[in-house]
Amino acid sequence: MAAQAQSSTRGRFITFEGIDGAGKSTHIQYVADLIRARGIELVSSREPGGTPLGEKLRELVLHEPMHLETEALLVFASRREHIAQVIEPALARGAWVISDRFTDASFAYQGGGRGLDLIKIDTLANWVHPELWPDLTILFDVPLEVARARLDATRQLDKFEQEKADFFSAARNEYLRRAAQDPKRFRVIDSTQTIEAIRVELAGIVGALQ
Ligand SMILES: Nc1ncnc2c1ncn2[C@@H]1O[C@H](COP(=O)(O)OP(=O)(O)OP(=O)(O)O)[C@@H](O)[C@H]1O
Ligand SMILES: Cc1cn([C@H]2C[C@H](O)[C@@H](COP(=O)(O)O)O2)c(=O)[nH]c1=O
Repeated sequence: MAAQAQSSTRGRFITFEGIDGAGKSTHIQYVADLIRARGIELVSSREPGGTPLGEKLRELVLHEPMHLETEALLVFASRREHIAQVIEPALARGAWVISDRFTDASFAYQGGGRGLDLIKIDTLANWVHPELWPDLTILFDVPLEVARARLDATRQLDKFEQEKADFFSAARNEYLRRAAQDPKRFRVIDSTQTIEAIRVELAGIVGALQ
């Protein structure tokens, strides 16, 4: 009975994914506002990061050269802390969580981009969050050239953003492969559209999530 009461009030877990420059962060505040307007508590966070320790790990992962398996272990270490400190407590009290990236990014970047065996990433995911997967993953999909032009126009590039086209092509393909495998969880947005057109699509997607 107690377990039933808890599951009926559990929050929803939404993740935003896409290659760097796809435009996902641009829309997080908009989606957060849509959810809050429904009277729902909303926690907005990111990976790697989302906790004080996770943000320290983020600095290392984004700026220090390292072995690809070290990189994979660090993003999952950050994730473990994020789940324990932020995601699980929020979902358990009925809040909804938006995370700017989660484990699909590890498949796309460490798996697709760097070529780490996907079985190793699967093993880490099953260890770190055997029961937890997003209720909804919004994948912002964009050709590499468009993403690159958006990044070049705006900022100093971190370690990942300096990677070559092949890296992002493989990361994008891995994202699309995962989306095709799990169409119930993923919604793929054509992120070459205008910001306004994407918002219309997002409102429909998020409005349908109960
Ligand atoms: N649909 C769009 N049309 C034109 N420009 C856009 C669009 N979406 C985002 N941008 C611009 O592209 C740049 C990158 O967007 P944003 O930071 O949201 O990307 P991101 O996917 O979150 O990248 P990263 O993962 O590297 O943080 C920003 O300057 C943003 O204003
Ligand atoms: C969660 C996660 C992230 N990454 C990479 C992907 C991005 O290049 C950066 C995060 O930067 P953003 O501007 O906040 O998107 O980290 C990764 O390689 N593996 C992961 O699991």
